[in-house]
Amino acid sequence: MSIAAAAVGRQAWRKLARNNSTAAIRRTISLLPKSQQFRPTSFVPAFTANASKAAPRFSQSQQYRSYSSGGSSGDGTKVKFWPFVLVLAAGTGGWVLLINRQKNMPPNPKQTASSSAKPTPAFSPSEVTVLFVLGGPGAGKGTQCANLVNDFSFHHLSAGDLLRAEQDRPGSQYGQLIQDCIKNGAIVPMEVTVALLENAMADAIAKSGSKKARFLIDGFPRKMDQAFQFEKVVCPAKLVLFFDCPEQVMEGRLLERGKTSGRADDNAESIRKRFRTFVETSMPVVEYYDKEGKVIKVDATPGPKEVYEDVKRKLVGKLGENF
Ligand SMILES: Nc1ncnc2c1ncn2[C@@H]1O[C@H](COP(=O)(O)OP(=O)(O)O)[C@@H](O)[C@H]1O
Ligand SMILES: O=c1ccn([C@@H]2O[C@H](COP(=O)(O)OP(=O)(O)O)[C@@H](O)[C@H]2O)c(=O)[nH]1
Repeated sequence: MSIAAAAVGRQAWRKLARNNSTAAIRRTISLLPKSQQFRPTSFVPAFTANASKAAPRFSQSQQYRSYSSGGSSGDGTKVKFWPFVLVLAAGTGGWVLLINRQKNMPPNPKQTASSSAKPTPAFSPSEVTVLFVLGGPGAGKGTQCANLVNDFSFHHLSAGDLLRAEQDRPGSQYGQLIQDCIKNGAIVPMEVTVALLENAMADAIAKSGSKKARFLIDGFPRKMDQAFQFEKVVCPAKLVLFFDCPEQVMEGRLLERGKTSGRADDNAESIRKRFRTFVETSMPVVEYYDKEGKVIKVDATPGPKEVYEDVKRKLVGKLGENF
């Protein structure tokens, strides 16, 4: 049942509950999609403790054919519950489907990489090296990833870029959801982002022609559920590169970037919300990996060159020249 049908079903039920009359029922039934319509030809009010004894308010409506297949008694006082039941079932069923649909976001926008038969995780850490790149908004993650791509032949996948591309993809069922989340600095449900990342990794590996690959996963995971899900179904991460930067510095960079980026979230209000999400939701991810001994922390306050020197030194120090 479509969302529209569910909404119409609910609307019909509310109308029925509000207005217990034949005319109201016929009007509301006509709101239902054709497949759910039925045409009661007589109606006796049902919401009474002793329906059979109740005086039929609409007994003059006997010119309508009885819809019941259970054999009309011919007694105009007999109560017919089932039209209510049908409308209630249609509305409630639709509502339940809608809620379930929202809870269990169909995970895979591309319908390829996440088929149920695939191994878990999809990529082996012995072949695929994953580095998560974290830091507050504007800390310089994208800037430093570009440097690392040049020197270490990483594939760079920005979760934010993938989400923006999905948002703009014609026909995407997630477009509006992504747009709302990004504007409000909220985190898009993990199923969407994890599926986009997995697809992008599969594409990059297929194009390179080698099963061995290294990835910088930029701006992800921003929430613990994403981290667990990604490591479980896509690939365990080797390290986290964390760019540490004060909010004031990041704000200045973002406002500057906002002059040309065209991004819907590079404005003062969205920036505030993004900072809060980062502190409340994303920092716990950094702390979690820190306890695992997997975090390389870099001071992102100095200029880009200086920051990169630090990144390179620490990365090579941890993984060796030929990781
Ligand atoms: N170390 C730095 N010093 C000053 N400006 C920087 C530095 N690193 C990045 N920037 C600038 O700050 C803005 C945000 O950087 P970006 O790499 O896009 O951050 P993030 O990916 O973390 O949001 C960009 O306009 C970038 O040119
Ligand atoms: O895993 C992710 C990564 C990004 N986002 C959304 O994308 C926005 C922009 O993220 P990006 O990494 O592009 O930019 P940053 O905030 O780091 O500058 C975030 O605020 C979130 O709304 C998300 O929901 N999940």
